[in-house]
Amino acid sequence: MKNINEAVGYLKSKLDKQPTIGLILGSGLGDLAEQIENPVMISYKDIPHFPVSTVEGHKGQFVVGELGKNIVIAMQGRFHYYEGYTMEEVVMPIRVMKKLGIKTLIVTNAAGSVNVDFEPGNLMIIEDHINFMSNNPLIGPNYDEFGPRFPDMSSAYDKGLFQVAKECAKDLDLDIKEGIYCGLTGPTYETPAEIRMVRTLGGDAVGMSTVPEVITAVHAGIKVLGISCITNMAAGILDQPLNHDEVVETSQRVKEAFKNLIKHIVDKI
Ligand SMILES: O=P(O)(O)O[C@@H]1C[C@H](O)[C@@H](CO)O1
Ligand SMILES: Nc1nc2[nH]cnc2c(=O)[nH]1
Repeated sequence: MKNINEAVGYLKSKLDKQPTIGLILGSGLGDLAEQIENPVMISYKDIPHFPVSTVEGHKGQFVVGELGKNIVIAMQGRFHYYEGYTMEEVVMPIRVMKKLGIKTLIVTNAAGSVNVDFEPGNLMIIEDHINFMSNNPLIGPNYDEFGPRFPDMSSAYDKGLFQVAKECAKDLDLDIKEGIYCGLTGPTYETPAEIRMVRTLGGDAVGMSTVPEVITAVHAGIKVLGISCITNMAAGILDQPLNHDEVVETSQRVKEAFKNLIKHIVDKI
């Protein structure tokens, strides 16, 4: 907790406004922060005890400012378990943002589609997730100040926010999808056999993030909305290899629509 408090103290010394909404921007989605007005940028490397982003498509800074009538704190770059960080390090930003005052967290990510009715460029509102990471950020001593030892996860993705996202997508004439996000550790993309397994388990999309952050946010009583950018068909669906360049390129292609959707959603929160 000492590290979290020192990081929070540093950030509070740099901020003159309290954010109420957190925004995690996934691979290639960092530009969604461009629409934040009067932004204050704080590089992760300047924050005591904070990890740094090491993945292409992840800038590595907080952007704090106005988005409509709300003060938001956006993560331009997140941390992934596959980078070699512990689960506690991966989710440190959630606990820091909680102590800065956020009540709502919008988590975005780039994901591969397991559902053959989806296609690259689709946005998917996350109904629920499957934690297939064989780990959990809450393992170890419980942080009682954040939440209970055994948190309820029966509505991890807030139903009200889910509806707001659906309505905003409709208003924007966006063909948005809904589905189950299955989080795996990565950094490998899946084998075709693993994708058939995920489909059998009921997953619609696969990713390498989001699950640890959402578990930690739910534990801390933060309302969560998750939106995936479907950047590719998962392994074995198309007869072609997968690569990160395609992921970032697809995210970039849909960023304007995604930015517009996020702005509309934030205006309604
Ligand atoms: O940070 P996200 O989950 O958006 O990024 C996904 C998962 C991997 O980091 C990367 C693989 O291309 O995209
Ligand atoms: N695990 C996983 N994460 C992704 N992120 C973007 N595409 C993919 C994918 O196909 N699999």
